[in-house]
Amino acid sequence: MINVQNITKTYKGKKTLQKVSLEIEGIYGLLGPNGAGKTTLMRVLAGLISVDEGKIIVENDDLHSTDLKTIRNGIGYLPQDFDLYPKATVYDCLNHIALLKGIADSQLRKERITTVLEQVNLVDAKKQKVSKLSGGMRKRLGIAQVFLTNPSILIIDEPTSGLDILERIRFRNLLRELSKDKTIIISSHIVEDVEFLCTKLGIIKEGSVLAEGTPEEIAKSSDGFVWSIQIHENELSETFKLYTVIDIQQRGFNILDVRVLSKNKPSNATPLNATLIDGYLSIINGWR
Ligand SMILES: Nc1ncnc2c1ncn2[C@@H]1O[C@H](COP(=O)(O)OP(=O)(O)OP(=O)(O)O)[C@@H](O)[C@H]1O
Repeated sequence: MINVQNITKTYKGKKTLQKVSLEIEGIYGLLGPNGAGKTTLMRVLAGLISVDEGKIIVENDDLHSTDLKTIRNGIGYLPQDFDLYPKATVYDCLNHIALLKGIADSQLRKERITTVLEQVNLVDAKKQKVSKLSGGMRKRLGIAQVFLTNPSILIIDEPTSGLDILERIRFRNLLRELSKDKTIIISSHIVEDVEFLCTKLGIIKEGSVLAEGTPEEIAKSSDGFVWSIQIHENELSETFKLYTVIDIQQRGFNILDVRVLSKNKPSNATPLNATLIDGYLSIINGWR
């Protein structure tokens, strides 16, 4: 469990994080629109930037601390854009990073590299040049280098950005497998990713936490706000003005079924069951 208490961070007079408090456990997803403060919060959690106020208490099996330096050593952080050595092979790249991370003993280094290559399913690619890897393989190599020191907490910023659909699914499955004995924190604005992966979510907007709960609890935030309406396609732009449009399906010639969010029941609307994306948008709209 990572207990984040009243964290405030200011950049150039602007409060990027405002009294952020979270109880992080399991596979935790930070969800929020662009510029919400997700990356800043992850950098704070990884011990990379200082805060103006507040504290972080880490209570894991092998890490009990409020000291940022101790926390930093027990945490693996994978930023959204990370640079690896493009001309090196996968193995040499990991070997070099292991040295930088202080694994001086060559036998131990070899063992750790073999283990992490197996964990992320890159054994067959160990002789490939980093520059020749696909986006998904690069992400897996990113995780592998973080795992060299076997951290109990893993922080990954936008884990699936830039990946095609198959790579996204593969990478999500990998994270799920790896999460068995670790706390994993991911940030995303792709609701589908966190829905699949996360046991708990924090919704953040303009530096403030708007809600925290399981995906089911977040989905429930839109109970009573989700509707299906049938419209003529000429009415579409008006519908966009009146409601938050979630989905559009062609029903017949010129006729559309539209899934919308609205606090009040639109005329001739049928209520629908709430999903995570409905709940997320209701919270972002400030309705809950
Ligand atoms: N080093 C910095 N100096 C000044 N302002 C910063 C700095 N880092 C972040 N910010 C500002 O803080 C706000 C939050 O940025 P942050 O990158 O944390 O958001 P985010 O939720 O991760 O967004 P995205 O989803 O687009 O990556 C933005 O307005 C950004 O411009």
